[in-house]
Amino acid sequence: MSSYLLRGVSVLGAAPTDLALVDGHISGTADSSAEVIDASGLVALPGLVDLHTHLREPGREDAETVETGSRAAALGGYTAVCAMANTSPVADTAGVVEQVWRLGREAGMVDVQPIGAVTVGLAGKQLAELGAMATSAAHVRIFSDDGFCVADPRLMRRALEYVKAFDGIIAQHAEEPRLTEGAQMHEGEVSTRLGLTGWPAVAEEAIIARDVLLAEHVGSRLHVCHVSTAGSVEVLRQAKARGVRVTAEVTPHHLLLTDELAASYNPVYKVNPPLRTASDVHALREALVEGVIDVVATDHAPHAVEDKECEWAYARPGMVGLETALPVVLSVLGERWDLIADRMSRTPARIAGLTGHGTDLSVGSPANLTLVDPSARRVVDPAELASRSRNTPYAGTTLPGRIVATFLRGVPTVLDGKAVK
Ligand SMILES: NC(=O)N[C@@H](CC(=O)O)C(=O)O
Ligand SMILES: [Zn+2]
Ligand SMILES: [Zn+2]
Repeated sequence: MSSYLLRGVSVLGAAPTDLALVDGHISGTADSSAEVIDASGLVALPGLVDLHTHLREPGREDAETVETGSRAAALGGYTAVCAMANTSPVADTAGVVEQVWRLGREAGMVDVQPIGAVTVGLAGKQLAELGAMATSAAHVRIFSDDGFCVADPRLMRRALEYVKAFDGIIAQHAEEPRLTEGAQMHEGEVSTRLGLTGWPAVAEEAIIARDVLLAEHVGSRLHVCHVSTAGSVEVLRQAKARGVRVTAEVTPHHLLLTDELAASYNPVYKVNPPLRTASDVHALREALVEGVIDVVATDHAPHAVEDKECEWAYARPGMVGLETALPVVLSVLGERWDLIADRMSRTPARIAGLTGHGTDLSVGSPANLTLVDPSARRVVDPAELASRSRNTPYAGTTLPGRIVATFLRGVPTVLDGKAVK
């Protein structure tokens, strides 16, 4: 097995030290055959973990595959991603989640942990075979109908009850569908000005309020996907204060961008939930720092050109995010490395139960880590993305930080800023 010596690396911003990676683990000493990497000026973080990635395989391999999405993830500093179930066919059986899991292993660039659907075909009518997915080789622990809300409260209750037996989680896309019919963007001043149908904040907040009460009643675990409003933060704050077993994520784009961008009518800014107001952005940033929102998750949502480069009303919602997540978070939080490691690696790994990830970079730990050059600046060029899709809202934007190398169990997946395979 290959071994590496990272010379002069700063672990989470601490004084420079040497880090040896031997046989897939962090070691006290390097052997003489170790390949030496000059890591001076670079910061080591535990490999990032994404709780919310759309890899599009099976079904929309023109937009992304497990392989291209894995490469994008590694280039973004990730060592594990959770793959959402809204594929075609939907990941609602043991067969499909095992297929995705196997494709992830074959690609071998990040650990791909499949998420299973809550309901058959994401149709919201009957529970999918949650138990069979949990006991399959893919070992599913998180279930989500993401893309759609589990709107029926009885079904949501039964799903929470079902997964409680094996400490599973229901990850909810919180959107009351009756309040968002025909919605095109955030409901507010800008939507009124543009004459576009609005997606009101209360459509998200009402579902989160209902679901934290259901989770409390059942004593089960709820995770809230892509929280986007200040009101949602308040509901979560109160639920956590009462001890409800709820966790929540925010996307990089909801931490940075606002609904004013819709005025361009450029569908690259169309996303679900929609970009909100500057005061929502402010509340989300505070909640992330406080821990009311537990993690940053990308909601990497690649779309083919024909689904994105069209009229706003016809464009699919979603943005790619794996390759820009850390730079965006750095621009929002600054170089608060321990906080970043917590919100992007430790806590998401704990929520997903990925025991080999999100561990401290100490002797004996699995060598899952990424090296960042915080002094580098990068102008985002969609043509350079490893993702098969180009729908980034950051084209031409200068972002701080460059991911120089990523290691998965001691093996480099990225070196010199380039994918190894
Ligand atoms: N976020 C999005 O706008 N789109 C996601 C679905 C989702 O996360 O709800 C997608 O699958 O494209
Ligand atoms: Zn969603
Ligand atoms: Zn999603």
